[in-house]
Amino acid sequence: MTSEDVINEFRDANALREGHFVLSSGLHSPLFLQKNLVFMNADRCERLCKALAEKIVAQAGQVDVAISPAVGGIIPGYETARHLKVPSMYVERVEGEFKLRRGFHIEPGAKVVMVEDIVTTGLSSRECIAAIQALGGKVVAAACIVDRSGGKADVGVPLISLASLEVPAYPADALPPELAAIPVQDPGSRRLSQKA
Ligand SMILES: O=P(O)(O)OC[C@H]1O[C@H](OP(=O)(O)OP(=O)(O)O)[C@H](O)[C@@H]1O
Ligand SMILES: O=C(O)c1cc(=O)[nH]c(=O)[nH]1
Ligand SMILES: [Mg+2]
Repeated sequence: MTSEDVINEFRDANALREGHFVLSSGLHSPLFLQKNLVFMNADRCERLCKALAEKIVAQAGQVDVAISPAVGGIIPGYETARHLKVPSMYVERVEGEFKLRRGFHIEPGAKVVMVEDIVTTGLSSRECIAAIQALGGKVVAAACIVDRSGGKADVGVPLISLASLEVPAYPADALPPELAAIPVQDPGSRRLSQKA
């Protein structure tokens, strides 16, 4: 599956949103990939995650478990794990920090692939990987459906992306005037407790 095929899945799901968005990292962007509109369709989700699982096996070999950061990573993490034929778990934010809850347990030394939906700066991936490593998991690779950094994000382990593209993103104090003129939306979950 090419990057263009992946972006076409987002386009067909009406998930390529234009406007003014504040991202998880705090950067601002004129484009948001509303991945939930993609993953809500089981056939579309299966096509993408099956292809991602094949890429993971080809580049990182077999793993023991897939672990994702909530919320966005849960569905693609589960579906990718299904094709890898391994269990799927997720970490979730508790007062801002990723924690493994809900009875999930990492076997010491387990080979883990960290599965994200979207990578922009890699911050959430690094936070998720650090949480897994602190619990004794060996993160052999990270994987994502779309890498918006065009390969520039460094998550500290090899990053396997199904699609790579470069999307502009700006610090809050360096917005282009045409972006500053549009009301801002904050669609993610990182700052959720602070949102109305
Ligand atoms: O590479 P980064 O700069 O960290 O950005 C990507 C992250 O942003 C989104 O999560 P978000 O925190 O917005 O919440 P969500 O998972 O609930 O969508 C997305 O799911 C990734 O986890
Ligand atoms: O960086 C993000 O927070 C982000 C970007 C994007 O396009 N989609 C998304 O869900 N999160
Ligand atoms: Mg996320």
